[in-house]
Amino acid sequence: MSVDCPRCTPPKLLREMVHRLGRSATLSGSGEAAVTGISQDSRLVRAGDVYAALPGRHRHGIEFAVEAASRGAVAMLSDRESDVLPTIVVDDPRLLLGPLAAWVYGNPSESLDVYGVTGTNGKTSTAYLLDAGLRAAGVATGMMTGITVRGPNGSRTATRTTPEACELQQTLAAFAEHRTGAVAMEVSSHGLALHRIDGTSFRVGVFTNLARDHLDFHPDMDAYFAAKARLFEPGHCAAAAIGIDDEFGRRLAATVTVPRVTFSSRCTAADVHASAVHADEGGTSFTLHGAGARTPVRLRLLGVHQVDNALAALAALAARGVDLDAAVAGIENLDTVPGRLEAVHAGQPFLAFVDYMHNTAGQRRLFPYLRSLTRGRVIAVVGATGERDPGKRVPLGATAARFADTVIVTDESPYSDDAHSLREDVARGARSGGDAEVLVLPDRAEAIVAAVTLAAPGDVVVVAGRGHDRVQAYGPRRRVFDDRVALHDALRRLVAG
Ligand SMILES: CC(=O)N[C@H]1[C@@H](OP(=O)(O)OP(=O)(O)OC[C@H]2O[C@@H](n3ccc(=O)[nH]c3=O)[C@H](O)[C@@H]2O)O[C@H](CO)[C@@H](O)[C@@H]1O[C@H](C)C(=O)N[C@@H](C)C(=O)N[C@H](CCC(=O)O)C(=O)O
Ligand SMILES: Nc1ncnc2c1ncn2[C@@H]1O[C@H](COP(=O)(O)OP(=O)(O)OP(=O)(O)O)[C@@H](O)[C@H]1O
Repeated sequence: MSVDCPRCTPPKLLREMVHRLGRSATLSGSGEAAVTGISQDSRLVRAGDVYAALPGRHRHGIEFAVEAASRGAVAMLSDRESDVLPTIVVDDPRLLLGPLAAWVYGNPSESLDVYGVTGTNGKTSTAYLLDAGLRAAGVATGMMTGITVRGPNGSRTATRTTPEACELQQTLAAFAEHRTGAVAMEVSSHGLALHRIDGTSFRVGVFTNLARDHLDFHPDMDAYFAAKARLFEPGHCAAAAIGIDDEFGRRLAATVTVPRVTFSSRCTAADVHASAVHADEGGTSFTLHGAGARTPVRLRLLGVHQVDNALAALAALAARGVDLDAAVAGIENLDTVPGRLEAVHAGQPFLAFVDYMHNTAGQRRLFPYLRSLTRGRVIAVVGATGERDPGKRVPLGATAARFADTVIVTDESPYSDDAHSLREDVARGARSGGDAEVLVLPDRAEAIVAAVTLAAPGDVVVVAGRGHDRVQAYGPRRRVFDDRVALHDALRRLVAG
């Protein structure tokens, strides 16, 4: 089922759109076209759409004007003239697209409580926790994460962590049409830097944490932080829930001008904080302090880092005045975030997990927890994904080797990068990082089999880096590969003998 089905009814006239854009816009051709939608991908254009032909890193959308027209586009928005369709010409169409798409679809976020979660780690988990808390509080929810887009009228696999502006507004409009009360969504730094969320009103912006990542896209950490901080500008969100366990969160909390609630799993000065944190192989307990309450909480989610994410969700819900007692019950019942410390059982005499950790900040939070579960060894399958910040690779190997007894380096998704050099960078880090035994096995399935074969009763195995991802990408080639399935198969064969 599709979750994105709205059309703008009644249609808007193209000349109204031009008027809305003001003097910055000129129109070539008739302004009488009736507009019922807007899209920035010619392959997704539907009859009655305006096609936004945007300049890109690789191509210019104007190259696809004929295709857009063939699919029923009635006009274009671009920074270039065209005689294919009536065209609204503006200097920076990507900058204007978000608010324009919101207007086309009736500004849907204004009739929804949209919670936007940004940060380096924890966005997906916090979005799932927000959704669980809101549903338990009786709110009909929609959710947009890098895993799934789910609403009252269906769900689909996500193609982006944060959708592009037109798709985002279409989805929000579909949620609003189906009497959704609140939406929990991830807001990536790409989504902020590329203006995908412009035109969306967030009731609460949530900041989880910030550590080195995505420096393939942002020139440096300050630019990365500045992109994240955009979410908390008054024009984007009405309130903020900010984690203060790192310097960037503390800086943000000191500078935001919207009402804010701080949270921390370590600092009791935070508005919402935790004490008595205890993580074991069955779940995670803590005492919640905040909003005048001290509440014992027992998460089914594994790992102390999920206390941070639960606090993020609860601080955001407190900022919005949601019933925390009901929300806590919902958060306690959430048993899995796909690919995030998912335990895999096949009767083996040791613990085995799949996790999405893919930066050193995540490794430093998770490995100590994994170590706490065993008196035996920690065996980690690690790698590095291609077309990402090359500066991550060596540290990923070094940090894994600091905490694990055995590190098995293998392929994740190299994309257009050379798989051998990806592995060698990670292995070089692992060999320098500690006393760990280091193996290099290019084939991921073989690496997983090796990990479970090496494991002794009581050990811990973690297959890291890909989480929920079901597709492995080598250049243009794609193959289905789900770590959870591969790990279960390897365990089943091991147990069968
Ligand atoms: C860096 C980045 O995000 N780039 C995005 C950007 O690409 P671009 O500006 O270079 O566009 P382009 O590919 O040159 O195409 C130019 C224009 O032609 C259009 N086009 C293109 C082909 C066609 O057949 N028809 C058509 O209309 C495109 O929609 C685009 O508007 O606009 C494209 C169109 O929307 C996106 O597909 C593309 O995402 C790329 C593929 C991508 O990989 N993005 C990732 C990095 C991303 O966004 N990741 C974050 C999460 C990061 C994380 O947390 O890990 C996310 O929010 O998903
Ligand atoms: N609060 C946290 N602090 C540190 N690491 C975390 C935290 N939450 C999750 N992680 C680690 O980060 C990984 C990704 O978690 P999650 O998907 O919730 O975050 P995310 O911000 O959506 O990540 P991405 O943007 O890469 O999808 C987890 O598998 C775990 O290893």
